[in-house]
Amino acid sequence: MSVETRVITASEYPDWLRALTTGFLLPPAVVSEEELSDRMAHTDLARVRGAFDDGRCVATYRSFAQRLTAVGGAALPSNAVSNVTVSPTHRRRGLLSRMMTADLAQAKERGDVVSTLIAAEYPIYGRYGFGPAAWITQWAVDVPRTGLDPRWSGPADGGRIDLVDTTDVRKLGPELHARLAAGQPGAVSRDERWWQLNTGQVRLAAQPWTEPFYAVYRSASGEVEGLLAYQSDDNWGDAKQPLNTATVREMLALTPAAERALWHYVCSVDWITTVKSGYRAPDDLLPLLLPDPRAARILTQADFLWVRILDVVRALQARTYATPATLVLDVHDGLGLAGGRFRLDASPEGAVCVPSTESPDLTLGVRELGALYLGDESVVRLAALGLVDEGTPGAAEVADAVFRTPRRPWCPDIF
Ligand SMILES: CC(=O)SCCNC(=O)CCNC(=O)[C@H](O)C(C)(C)COP(=O)(O)OP(=O)(O)OC[C@H]1O[C@@H](n2cnc3c(N)ncnc32)[C@H](O)[C@@H]1OP(=O)(O)O
Repeated sequence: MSVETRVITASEYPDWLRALTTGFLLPPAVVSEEELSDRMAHTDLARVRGAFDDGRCVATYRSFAQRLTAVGGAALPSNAVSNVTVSPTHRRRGLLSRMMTADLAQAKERGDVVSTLIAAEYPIYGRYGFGPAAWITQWAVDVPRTGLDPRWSGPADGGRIDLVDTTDVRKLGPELHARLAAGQPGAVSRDERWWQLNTGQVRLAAQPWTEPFYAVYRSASGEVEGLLAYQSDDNWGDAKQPLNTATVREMLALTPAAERALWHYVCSVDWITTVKSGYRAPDDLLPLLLPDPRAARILTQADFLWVRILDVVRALQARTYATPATLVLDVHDGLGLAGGRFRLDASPEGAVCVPSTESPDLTLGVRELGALYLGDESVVRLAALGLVDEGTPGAAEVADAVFRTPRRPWCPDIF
């Protein structure tokens, strides 16, 4: 019997969940009827796909509506892709390709400008036109080596740090995040459900909840400008000395002052000798705010948010650019969704992008355009790798001056 890929029905959702845990190598979770109906009520089942072999679900795929912050602050309609698995019994028969191409075609038809995902492994998604657009770094800070003043007892800028509880976080978190996302290229939207799941209000059988500590930074005028969530282990070593590690689960800082204060705070908690930063932008302030930046050792450095452009004109017109320039781009798209030749008149205020028949300054794949979109990747570097072709000598350098951003993009969320 042939394997069928399609949108699932409501009655297939429990079997789909079972296949999902199998694909992610998680033990099967016992999901109550109450949890099932709650999850279904918060899932757009029309965007949940599966593959079925003789009635059994053997592959999973889900997309959902999201907004991605572009350079300049525009919130782009994005098709976020998640929960991608193919059971080991059915791998490498093209099931992912079938689900992905159907979903991307639907996203294009719906009018989404981009599609986004966090890739489990680097080699999976480039073939579908996704490019690595925002990277992350995680540091482990050896607190006693930082050179920070161990007598620190709070920010010296008139601001203050307060511990708050989950109820406060549910109240202040959404607005704080929305303000951060509006100014952070690479950030993605969070809905109410995100806050319910990530503050323990709604708990899933497969994701045990541990309450973190929460601290906020208030500016001198009393406004909350930063939120930190961290947890600690309990490690006293053989010599009865505290050797605890604080792991940052979330840090949202609207201002550099808030960010500096919250890092300083978590590096000053008694008993904490190591701070794991969580996934930050590779140019986070953390290492350089320490008197000895080498106290922050890189634990993780990897691609994180992948972007697939679905509509070149709307994507390029949605962002701002560092300097005015005109570039003709010939974009190749193996899936036939977004390719074509376009003339981009870019400026710091925005851009006009129209189909063009002029000879191209740059020829590139839609995957490379995705990697360049948030300002992180270098056109010169991609040209050196043979991934971008320069029709006009020097066009790669011009494009870098236009597309790149002073600070690197960052996606605070895993989805
Ligand atoms: C956004 C997210 O959810 S990320 C999570 C992704 N899921 C996982 O990593 C869970 C474990 N892995 C899996 O479930 C599966 O291996 C998947 C989903 C990654 C791939 O599913 P498959 O159905 O085997 O992929 P499919 O057969 O459609 O492969 C298409 C092509 O991609 C290649 N490919 C697929 N997966 C990988 C991989 N992990 N690494 C390298 N190449 C891959 C295939 O070889 C094939 O190449 P070809 O066209 O040159 O022959």
